[in-house]
Amino acid sequence: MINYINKGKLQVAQELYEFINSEALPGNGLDTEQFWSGFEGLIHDLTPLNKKLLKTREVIQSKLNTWYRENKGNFDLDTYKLFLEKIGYLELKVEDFEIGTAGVDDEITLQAGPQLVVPVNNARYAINAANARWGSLYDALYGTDAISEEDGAQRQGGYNPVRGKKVIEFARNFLDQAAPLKDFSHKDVNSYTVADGKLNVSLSNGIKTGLKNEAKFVGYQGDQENPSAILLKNNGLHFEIQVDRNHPIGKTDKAGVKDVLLEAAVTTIIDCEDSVAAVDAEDKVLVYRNWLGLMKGNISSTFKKGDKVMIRMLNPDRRYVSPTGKELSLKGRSLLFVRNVGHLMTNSAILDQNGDEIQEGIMDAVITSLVAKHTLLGNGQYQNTEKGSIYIVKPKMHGSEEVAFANELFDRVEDLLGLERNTLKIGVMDEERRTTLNLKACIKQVKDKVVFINTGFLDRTGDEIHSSMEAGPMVRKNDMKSSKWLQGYEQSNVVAGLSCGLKDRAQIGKGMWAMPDLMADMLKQKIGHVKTGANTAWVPSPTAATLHALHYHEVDVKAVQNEKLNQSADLLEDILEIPFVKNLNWTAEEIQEELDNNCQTLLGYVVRWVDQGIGCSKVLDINNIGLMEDRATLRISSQHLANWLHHGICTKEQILATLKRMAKIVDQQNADDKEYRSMATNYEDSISFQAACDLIFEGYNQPNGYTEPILHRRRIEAKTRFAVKQ
Ligand SMILES: CC(=O)SCCNC(=O)CCNC(=O)[C@H](O)C(C)(C)COP(=O)(O)OP(=O)(O)OC[C@H]1O[C@@H](n2cnc3c(N)ncnc32)[C@H](O)[C@@H]1OP(=O)(O)O
Ligand SMILES: O=CC(=O)O
Ligand SMILES: [Mg+2]
Repeated sequence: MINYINKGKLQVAQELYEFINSEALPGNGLDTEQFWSGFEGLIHDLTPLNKKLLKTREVIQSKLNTWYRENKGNFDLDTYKLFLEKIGYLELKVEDFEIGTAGVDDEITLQAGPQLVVPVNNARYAINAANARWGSLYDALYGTDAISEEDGAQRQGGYNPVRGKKVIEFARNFLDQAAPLKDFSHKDVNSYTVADGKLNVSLSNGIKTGLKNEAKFVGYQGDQENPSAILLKNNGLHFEIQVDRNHPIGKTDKAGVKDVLLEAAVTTIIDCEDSVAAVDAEDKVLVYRNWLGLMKGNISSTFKKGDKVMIRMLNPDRRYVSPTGKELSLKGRSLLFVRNVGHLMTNSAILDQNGDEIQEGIMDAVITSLVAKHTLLGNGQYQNTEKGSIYIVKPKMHGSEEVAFANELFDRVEDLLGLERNTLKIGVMDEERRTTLNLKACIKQVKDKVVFINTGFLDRTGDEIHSSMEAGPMVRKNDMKSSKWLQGYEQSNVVAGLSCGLKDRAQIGKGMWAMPDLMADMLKQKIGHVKTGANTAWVPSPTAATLHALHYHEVDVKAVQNEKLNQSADLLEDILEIPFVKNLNWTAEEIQEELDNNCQTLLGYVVRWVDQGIGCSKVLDINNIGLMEDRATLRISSQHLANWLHHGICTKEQILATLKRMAKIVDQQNADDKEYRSMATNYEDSISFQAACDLIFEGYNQPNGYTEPILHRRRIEAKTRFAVKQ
């Protein structure tokens, strides 16, 4: 039972009401009564339009379904385009324009680097993410498969000097690439010293040298004769050579180098959306409270690691002496964005004048901005922004009308909170087909607020399947990655971004590396993102951020963007190529393998979401590779299964049998988790197992193939049942 407080015509869940009144509002320069009445007005003015936009989604999907059914597998592109134009799916072309966003922090306009994403409701991880602005290269290399275990370089056990040697060699190669010495290698260095504002380097053979480009030396810590850190800068990113001859690693190194510290997660997205399970006021308050702690800088987390109790807090800034002897301070924390939820869901934390649940996207916009206002007022220990902006990522918007709605919502929030126009900045996720196809029109709607566009290819793949559900059976999940539409989508996003003037003003971002344990592969592949002209790309962990930073040292994104500035490309036809299979030739084994894989990852994710409220998990696939699973990857697997079922590639009985078999495997995989509730003991009684069935068997009818409605419903059911049982 939710205890509601009546506030004007609103009913507000007591815990949210108290959080806002006693934690979020004080110090914010707002009058409590005015805030609540303004919030009520905003809700009642904007909810009808929000609902109308959702209705439009339904109408469009239904028109698509009918058209594909009537033209099954057999239509030419021109006819298809005409149809899409007629139903408003393809919007009118917009004239060229440039965005006018102002007051944007350097991390977005000047620096190119990794973007970390983290679930907001996990304080331990969220603080870690904010601190991931700086990461140890030695740790990232030593602790992952980035360095192979061949030739005695195993990771297991205590410190392995063979592995350590490989790490040091890798790091020296990095130094030679990012800050080369005149004629020599960092491998030959005996000591680093500072004199006359320059970095002096003595080599083992007695020769003295310096940096090829002396301007790369930007600061140091410690004595000039015996610096403990040398600060260098390449392609806009900083890194430190850390020297300590008494350190266990430093004393084995002839130059005394103990580590190389990289500026890594330049920006971080604090996620209230797809990596989070937040279904009611209790959950939402945790979300907003952690965001408040990050904005005020006073968040902390106490946890046990092994036998040790650890307290984690936000890191301070890093201080250096510049080459000219002045004090130099660099931010110790990532620039934070907050990802709000999209336009779809409602939440029982607030009921409107009709007794209906509030649109959750409206609630997020108001409360996350209210909270972030503290950083603008300097109310906390640290300030997130030096330019007076609040950065909000808006996901899952379909077409320019929905982006215009977000713009209006943000304007209204600014007015409510007494913020100057365009204080709220928006990151637009390009992750629905209707947004991809009309991206320029979408950007135009937020042209004075936009600070990023990003290819969320996971949601985008889910939408590709759902929007063309009736067109035919989709290619296997792995083959999606090489399909034409996806290549066209990735390319056209960069082209649109550059043509709208995002260079030096906003981020053009690429999607998530969803294999957190495969760092060697990431090092090989993710440089591709940078080479396409993206000035940021998503990573799932601080370690991945540190390693992905290497790519921005290797490739100068600004130069790539300059090269591409005037390139135009008409990729519409590629994007419109639907990835369905006309000539079916899968063997029974291949079909079963696909079902196994999808069912296993789906169950592995859903069981933790529904039973434990964990919104992002590393889940083993059938090849035992740990994959980052969130709601977007769940949208893909559930829609893929629904699509194959719809087209008779498999039967309901076959999927059910597969789910049951996979549930046993997932149960075993979680055997060590004391909180875990088995699915296979009683399939009918397991809310999680039933949620998985719903996601597939009711998948055809889910709005745009989203998983939230079912997950929320089933999680609320589980919370109710387990609260009663405990
Ligand atoms: C399609 C989309 O929308 S993608 C965006 C949504 N996805 C995300 O936000 C991914 C975020 N990543 C995560 O949640 C996690 O990395 C997972 C769930 C994938 C894996 O988590 P785990 O299995 O716990 O990872 P693992 O055991 O390898 O590492 C845990 C350590 O790494 C840290 N860590 C892992 N991921 C993160 C992160 N995103 N931010 C900060 N720290 C992190 C943890 O703090 C922990 O360190 P600690 O013990 O010092 O606190
Ligand atoms: O939000 C990211 C995605 O890939 O979806
Ligand atoms: Mg997404």
